[in-house]
Amino acid sequence: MKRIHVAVGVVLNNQNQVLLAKRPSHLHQGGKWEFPGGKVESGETSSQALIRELREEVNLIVIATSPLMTISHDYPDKEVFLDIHTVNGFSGLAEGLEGQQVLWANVDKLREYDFPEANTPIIDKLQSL
Ligand SMILES: Nc1nc2c([nH]c(=O)n2[C@H]2C[C@H](O)[C@@H](COP(=O)(O)OP(=O)(O)OP(=O)(O)O)O2)c(=O)[nH]1
Ligand SMILES: [Mg+2]
Repeated sequence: MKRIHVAVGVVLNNQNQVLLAKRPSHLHQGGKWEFPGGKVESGETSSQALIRELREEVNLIVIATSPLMTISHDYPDKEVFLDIHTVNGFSGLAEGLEGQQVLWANVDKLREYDFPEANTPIIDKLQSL
């Protein structure tokens, strides 16, 4: 199986909240909460992909990022490589431009949301910071 390279943004605001978006139910891992992001296209760096995806999906202009972690995860039907960056500078008001629900979740309440299995180490890390 070909591993899919995904740029993922952990967008943090100044109230220690992180931006979540609901994956449309028809997609892979649909109905779960995700950190916004998407596939890195050919000819694109992961940071270019992150900037593009956050603009397209949640209407945010990314200003400052720092690498958080990478995760390789094998779902039964898909293999992903998540390249995760913290976004600590952005402008705009988050909204779901693709009709998806978005919300700001308190970092210490993240266990209350249903995430794709690959995301568990991200939640662990955010709660240990
Ligand atoms: N964006 C995002 N994707 C995640 C997370 N966790 C996780 O396992 N994934 C997986 C689910 C998908 O298999 C893959 C993302 O691919 P995608 O199909 O949403 O990519 P995309 O936004 O470019 O969508 P598309 O228009 O190309 O279909 O990564 C996460 O927190 N955020
Ligand atoms: Mg996406």
